[in-house]
Amino acid sequence: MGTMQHYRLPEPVAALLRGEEVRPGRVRCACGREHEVAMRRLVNRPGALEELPAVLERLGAGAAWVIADEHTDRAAGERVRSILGRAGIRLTASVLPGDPPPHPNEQALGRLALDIPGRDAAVVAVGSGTITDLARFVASRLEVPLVAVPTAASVDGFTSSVAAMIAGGVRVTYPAAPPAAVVADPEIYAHAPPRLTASGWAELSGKWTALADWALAQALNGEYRCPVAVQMVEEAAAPVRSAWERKEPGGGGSWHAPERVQALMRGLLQVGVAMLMVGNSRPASGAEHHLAHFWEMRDLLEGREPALHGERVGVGTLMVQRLYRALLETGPAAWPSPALPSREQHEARVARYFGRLAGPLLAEQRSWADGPWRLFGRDSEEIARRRAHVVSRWDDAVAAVRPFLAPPEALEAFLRSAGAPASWEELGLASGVVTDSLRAAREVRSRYTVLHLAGELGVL
Ligand SMILES: NC(=O)C1=CN([C@@H]2O[C@H](COP(=O)(O)OP(=O)(O)OC[C@H]3O[C@@H](n4cnc5c(N)ncnc54)[C@H](OP(=O)(O)O)[C@@H]3O)[C@@H](O)[C@H]2O)C=CC1
Ligand SMILES: O=C(CO)COP(=O)(O)O
Repeated sequence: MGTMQHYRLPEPVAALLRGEEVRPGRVRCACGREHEVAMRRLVNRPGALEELPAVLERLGAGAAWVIADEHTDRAAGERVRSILGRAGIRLTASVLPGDPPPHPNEQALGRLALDIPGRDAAVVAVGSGTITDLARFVASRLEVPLVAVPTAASVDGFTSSVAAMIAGGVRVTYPAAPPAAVVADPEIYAHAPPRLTASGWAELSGKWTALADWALAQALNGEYRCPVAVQMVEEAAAPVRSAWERKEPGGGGSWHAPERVQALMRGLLQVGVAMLMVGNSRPASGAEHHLAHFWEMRDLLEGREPALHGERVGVGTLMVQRLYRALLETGPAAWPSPALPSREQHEARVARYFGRLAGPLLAEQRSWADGPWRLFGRDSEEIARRRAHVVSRWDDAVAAVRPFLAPPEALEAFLRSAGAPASWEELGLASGVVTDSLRAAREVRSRYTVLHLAGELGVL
């Protein structure tokens, strides 16, 4: 594992992960900070659905607004309604059309708005990433509790405090309340279409590059990093590590066996709790996600249906692992001198890569606090100072990221054995889009990653 010391989890976090009910609130952490853990209950076991009435009762909800789509309604929504109905809970049901699948956009929100019930109803999201984000958004705006019932182990966003929506065709992340409870039943999600489970394994593989980027940012920039959250993510993503270390990554369909899928869900939920603790997605999202976001934005811009979130993250992870290997093999002294653009050149560059998304993106960038991610508008003195700093910190940075790096070949074998795509061709991407993403994906977030390092050293 990456960290040598073993940290005790704050007790409420440990209790939450054991499936016990906790009181939402602030917890003291071994990192020296207090974290907000705004969840009451996380259940992940066979038969968990039967606990739904008790979960709603503890939330003081006498009614439930069940949100699903036609697919997830068949998978679990009908059963959820039957369990809640038998317990005497008043029900409102919104079942969105399943084909084409819903997107987290104005159309789906408008459809849900027609069904809004009274304020005593908790929202019960029965679906995977898209339905959960839609439900999170409406529950948050209505200020009613959300209970998430995942129907696939496909993403780590079930416990998230943001809703990744599409507004005007553009991905916009809105702050939103995390669910009061997650009720995950392997009897449901372990039978999801295999493509979704494979996507979940690929999502989990990305935690290692996310952790590498966090370690890099701490070593080079002194960024805050919670070692307890790091440990939680390492533990969650350990099955991926054992796969690449044994060099016999699962084989056959075993990554889809119900007990493995339950472990996958446990990992994804644990990563989600680590994000909640830290208050943002730094523990779970680095350059691999930025590449994945860039590809999705391009696809949406050009009217194509993007590959699944986890599928894109898996391919992004492989590329980032390769990039790390290449950078570590050479070392900073060997790289070309950077010629960073002026602010005007930067804006022209963003316009070239992001088309009609450039305006909103540049506006968002202007709202970011300044930081080492800013690879434009630095004068020559600043550039030279920064380069000297990177060179002086290089050995520490290498030592910090190494524990999170995987041999790309073994990781590729893992993705393939889990049934996930392992190349950009399989995602349907054109080579030009991949090249653009390596140069421009870093623009989508203010978070420093290896793509910024490559940019400031003049490699990308
Ligand atoms: N908020 C956050 O922090 C995060 C949000 N996300 C978001 O999640 C979304 C991606 O989620 P992902 O789960 O990959 O894909 P989707 O939620 O888009 O799911 C793909 C399809 O599979 C269907 N489905 C799910 N479970 C079953 C089942 N058991 N049986 C049959 N069909 C099923 C889905 O229905 P349905 O639409 O009902 O789910 C949907 O039609 C993206 O919008 C992404 O931005 C991703 C990571 C973090
Ligand atoms: O998808 C996420 C974690 O898996 C969150 O990513 P971002 O916060 O970078 O959008």
